[in-house]
Amino acid sequence: MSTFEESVYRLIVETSTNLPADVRRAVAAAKEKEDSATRAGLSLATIAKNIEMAECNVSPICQDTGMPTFIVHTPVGANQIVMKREIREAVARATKDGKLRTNSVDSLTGANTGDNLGPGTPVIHFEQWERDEVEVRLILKGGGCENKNIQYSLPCELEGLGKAGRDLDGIRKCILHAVYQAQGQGCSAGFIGVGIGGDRTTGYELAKQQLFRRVDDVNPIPELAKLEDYILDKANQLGIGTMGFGGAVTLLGCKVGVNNRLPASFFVSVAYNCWAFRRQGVILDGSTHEIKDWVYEGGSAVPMNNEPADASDDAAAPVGKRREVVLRAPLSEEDVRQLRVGDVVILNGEMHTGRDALHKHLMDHDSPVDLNGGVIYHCGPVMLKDEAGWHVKAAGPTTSIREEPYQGDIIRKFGIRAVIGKGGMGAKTLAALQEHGAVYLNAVGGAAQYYAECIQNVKGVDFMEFGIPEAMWHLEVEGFAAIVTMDAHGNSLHADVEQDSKQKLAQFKDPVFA
Ligand SMILES: O=C(O)C[C@H](O)C(=O)O
Ligand code: SF4
Repeated sequence: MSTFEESVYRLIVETSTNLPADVRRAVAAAKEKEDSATRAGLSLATIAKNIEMAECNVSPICQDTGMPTFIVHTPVGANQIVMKREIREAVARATKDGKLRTNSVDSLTGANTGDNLGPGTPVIHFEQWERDEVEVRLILKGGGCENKNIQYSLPCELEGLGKAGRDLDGIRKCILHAVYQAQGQGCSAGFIGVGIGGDRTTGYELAKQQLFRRVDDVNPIPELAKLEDYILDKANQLGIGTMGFGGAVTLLGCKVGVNNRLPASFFVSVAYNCWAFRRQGVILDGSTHEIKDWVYEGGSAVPMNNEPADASDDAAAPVGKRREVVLRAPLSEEDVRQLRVGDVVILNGEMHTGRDALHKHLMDHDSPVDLNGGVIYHCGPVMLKDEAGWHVKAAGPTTSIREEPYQGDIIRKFGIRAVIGKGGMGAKTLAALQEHGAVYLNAVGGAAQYYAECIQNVKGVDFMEFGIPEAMWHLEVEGFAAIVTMDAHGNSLHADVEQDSKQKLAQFKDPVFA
């Protein structure tokens, strides 16, 4: 293997497993701001613990290792064809080693290529510069937060905020709205990159470029520096909080860039990144391609100040504030009817993973295993196989709302009693929970190492033809903690937080940057 490929491989491993110092500081500061007894505080403690576990295990911080996107700067004359080939080889190797999830799926057939290589994946951009070194930057942005990106075309009318015109104040409204519409589904607290101007394509590119800025830098354009500070302050007054659980911290960073536009177009493009903000870069010697330096300060020197993140620990769960219920699957109707929004459930026993492909399949097929009283976990894990069998390398929840068209019917058809995921579900599922007697449990998004450790045994797998993330894994868990956010009595924390944050958003209707 060439030195270039080895250096890129090291970059991928570092990016996937060790959050850089600026991101860690932002998460640690958020944790300081939240009362550790609240749902948000508990989740931030879990996130902090997960960050340290990922570093220690040299395993993915989040199971969704995203769309690997490389930005490469080369001296004039460097052979970009060879570099591209070697980047692809490094990606395939990191996938084989369980540092990246198999994330490249044929859009028409659903087939997973198994090595993260395929048309359009990974994304590699080259740029020449008049320096001797090579710089390779990488961002691993997951699908859940990518789904919460949003592009506005000004002028427009925004829910809660009214008319947004073609000026700085209209831009201000779009950005606040972007944070509001993401709720907790992009694993808040998040970071946003904003692109003002350009066309539909370059607007998003500009937004993503902003994500490469350091969390603590200051925008060189004074109006934009003011806008960034304003957004950071006001977005944190929306009350969405970590994972959409409500709370004081919703946004950890806001970076805004501007490009020219066509007279007829005025786009504001927002790239939403989850707290698992994985980006790093290396500066390579121009001739040997050895790593000379890292672009972002490494995370290892920034401890995450962990107190116990275990929800079953009494110190983290003051008596009278939160009820904790230990349950063993399969669950009875009585088990789940006693649960209320806000309860912490510590689950033991068997659960089955299922996401998009499985839900679609189960609508008109039987299940290969008995799901009566069962627990479905919206999760696409990172798995590795050796002589002893399959091992879970990372296994946090995925965004549940994608299963909204199916979930209610599947609950009734198979007698499911608990659905675990993140970000919450809608009215159809809520009605099925009430009618059938089932609950929705919100796990902490991105906490892939934390949950992987709860998995004692991989009992089996079905539908491997769907690919590793979409297969139905049968897992034996012990001490799997999640919060009831939708109960069998018609209550939904997600609906409440959304309603409350919509009212708060309306406070920012009046012009600020007139
Ligand atoms: O694909 C996943 O595992 C998670 C995804 O990034 C999500 O946030 O829903
Ligand atoms: S699960 Fe959450 S933390 Fe992981 S990539 Fe998706 S949005 Fe990010």
